[in-house]
This record gives sequence, C-alpha cells and structure tokens, in this order.
Amino acid sequence: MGNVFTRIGEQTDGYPLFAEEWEEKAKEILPAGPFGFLQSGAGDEMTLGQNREAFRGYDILPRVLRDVSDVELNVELLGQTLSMPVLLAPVGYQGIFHQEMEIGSMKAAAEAGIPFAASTVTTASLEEIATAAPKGVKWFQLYWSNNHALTASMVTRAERAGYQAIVVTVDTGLLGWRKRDYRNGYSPLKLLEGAANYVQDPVFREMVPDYSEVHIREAILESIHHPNLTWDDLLFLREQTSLPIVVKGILHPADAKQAVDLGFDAIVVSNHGGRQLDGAAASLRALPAVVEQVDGAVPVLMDGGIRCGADVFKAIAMGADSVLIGRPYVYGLTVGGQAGVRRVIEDLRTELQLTYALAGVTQTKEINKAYLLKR
Ligand SMILES: Cc1cc2nc3c(=O)[nH]c(=O)nc-3n(C[C@H](O)[C@H](O)[C@H](O)COP(=O)(O)O)c2cc1C
Ligand SMILES: CCCCCCC(=O)C(=O)O
Repeated sequence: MGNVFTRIGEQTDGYPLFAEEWEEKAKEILPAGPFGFLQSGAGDEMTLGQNREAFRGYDILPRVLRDVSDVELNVELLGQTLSMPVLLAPVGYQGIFHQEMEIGSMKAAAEAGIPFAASTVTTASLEEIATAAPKGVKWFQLYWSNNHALTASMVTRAERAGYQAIVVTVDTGLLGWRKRDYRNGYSPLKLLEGAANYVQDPVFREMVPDYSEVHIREAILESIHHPNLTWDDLLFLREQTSLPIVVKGILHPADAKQAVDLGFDAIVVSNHGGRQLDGAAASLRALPAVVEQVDGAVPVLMDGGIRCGADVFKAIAMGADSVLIGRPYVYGLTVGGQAGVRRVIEDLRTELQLTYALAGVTQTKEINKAYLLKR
C-alpha cells in the first residue's frame, strides 16, 4: 500500500485523472472521424449507455475492522500471473490514435505486468508488437477469416511470435450499424491502418496477387465479414493450436455452455463495448447467469464500461475472474502514447488497491456477491 499513501498531498502533473477527462482530452487531439470511431457505439447507443448504467445499479457493501495493511491484487489466469485482474482489450487500428500504435500499449501493459490482447486489425503487425515487449504477456485476438488457411496461418504466426493465448471474437459476423461513423463518412476498415497482419501473411499474399491497395482492402473486408460462422468452424480452430482459446463476445448462458462443452479455455462476457448489437444486454447484467452456467469450469472474464476501481471490484463480485478495459487505455494512448497508457493503468491500480482495502478485502478471491447491494 506504500505507493498509495505517498500520493496523499501530491498534485496532478497535468495528466487527466477521471475517465471522462481522458476522453475529453482525446477529443481535443483527434479529428472527428477517428474520435467518433473510438467513442461511439452501434445504433442509438443504448447498449453503450447500459454498460455504464449497470454499474450504477450496485453499491459496494464494505466490511470494516479487518487487517487490510497488505493488499494483494495478483491473480493467476490461464497459467500466467497478472499483477492485477485487469487486461488491455483488443482494440484495432491504434495507429489512427497515436504514432506509437499498439507498440505503446503493449509496452505499457508489459511494464504493468498485465496482458495486452492484440487485435487482428492492428496497425503494427503481431510480430512487431511481440518483439517490442518480448517478456510481456500477450494474447492474439483472431478475427475469423472466411479462408480457413488464412485463419490457420495467423494462429501459427501468433504462436511462433510468443503469444500465450488466442482470443476468438464471436460477436462480429457483420459490422454493427455505426451511425456516427456513417455521419462522419469515416471508417478505418476502409483504410490500410489495420492491414499489417494481412499484408505480411503468406496466405493472404496468394489471395491478392497484384497487391494493389484497392484489392487488399476488398480482400480484408471480404475476409473479416463472416456471418456464416458456426461452432463447427470453431472446432477447426481448436485443432490448429495447443494455446488456450478464449471465446470473446458471449452474453447468453447457453452459448457459454457450448463454449465449455467444446473444450474452449475461457470466456469473455462482452457486447463489444456496445459497438455491435444495439439493445444487447449490458455485460455486467449478463455476467451472473454465465458465471452460474460455467460453474468454475473455465475462467469467466468480462468487459464493457469498466472505468474505475469500483467497477472492477463490482465485476469481480458478480463472478468475473478478471476484466478487460478498452476505450480507457486507448484514450491514454491518444493523449500520451505509452506513458499515457501507463498512467491510465497505474491510476486504476491505485484506485483498485484502495477499493479492496476500504471494502475490507486483501485478495481477489475474497470478493463475492455479499459485498454488493442492489439499488
Ligand atoms: C475503437 C475500438 C476498436 C475495437 N476493436 C476490437 C477488435 O479489433 N477486436 C475485438 O475483439 N474487440 C474490439 N473492440 C472491443 C473491445 O475489445 C472491448 O470489447 C470493448 O472496448 C470493451 O468496452 P469498453 O471500451 O467500454 O472498455 C474494439 C473497441 C473499440 C472501442
Ligand atoms: C466485422 C468486424 C470488424 C470489426 C473491426 C474492429 C472492431 O472490432 C470495432 O471497430 O469494434
């Protein structure tokens, strides 16, 4: 707890402190197109709003007079030790937010001892990201390709580059109806900012022999849209790798059951940050039924709307083993590159440490539903 106490009386150095301030600062920096892409949700943004609202539906019910002088945030997840139960979620196209791209985020995560999940549609290639922080814990998020050979090739590359898990995202068969991107006439999917993993892939090269920008873009779009994907296809993925496979984008307990029954290794309860199906349940609200269904068979993670230490605590109390943050760290990247991401992570850590202590717990495994009061 030392570092927490030493900050008393310190003055902020000009970096934002509140999640909203990071967002405002990012808005000042970015053109309307990239900012809208980052901040917005699908449709009328009901799910985006509900992801935050759900946290307001619960209060923490703290316990007192327990010795909390030694708070331990470490958790074990899929064979790795995390310095706290927080991961950086896969967010594509980071080059549109800052020139350090995913490299800045990866390095900040590695310094902090938490995993970075690299998207399929990164600006830096998966190999460049891995080389930037060889000791960091890294997961590779896979966007399914309609071409099985391309999917297999990306997984093999990730394995070779030292990634420790594959995250397959299953809520993006088609892109959500992103009204703000439409209004701005902007989408990075139409640019080459997310093309690195494709253009460096030997299978993709065969698919686009002339290598013109137009054909690269078309091939990526065609490859990434996969409305015909089913659980049977995912079994193909299971055969491709011995790495743990994390299924991201589950809300329904029946799908969670399917993932467990088919031998997948972890689940992320997620609605893609409210960017896909508008009207879908808030992740926090969907979480308990999934946790009940899974019943400890595999770790259950969640993301969507986590903005502060209390949010992390509430998600864990509802049964999450760890949480992921998306937009908050990308606002940090936009404002200050690696240093900005580092600040977002470390402020969250400070807050989380205090939240544990003031709620009367010293370890993540002590947190349960009894620490929450429904409003
Ligand atoms: C700009 C942006 C790009 C994203 N790109 C991806 C992606 O490439 N792959 C993926 O699985 N999820 C992607 N996501 C979803 C995040 O992984 C995560 O589920 C979501 O951001 C969590 O919600 P939060 O932003 O409220 O923390 C993206 C989210 C944002 C905001
Ligand atoms: C068909 C899905 C493409 C998604 C691209 C990036 C992403 O996940 C997001 O914008 O959200």
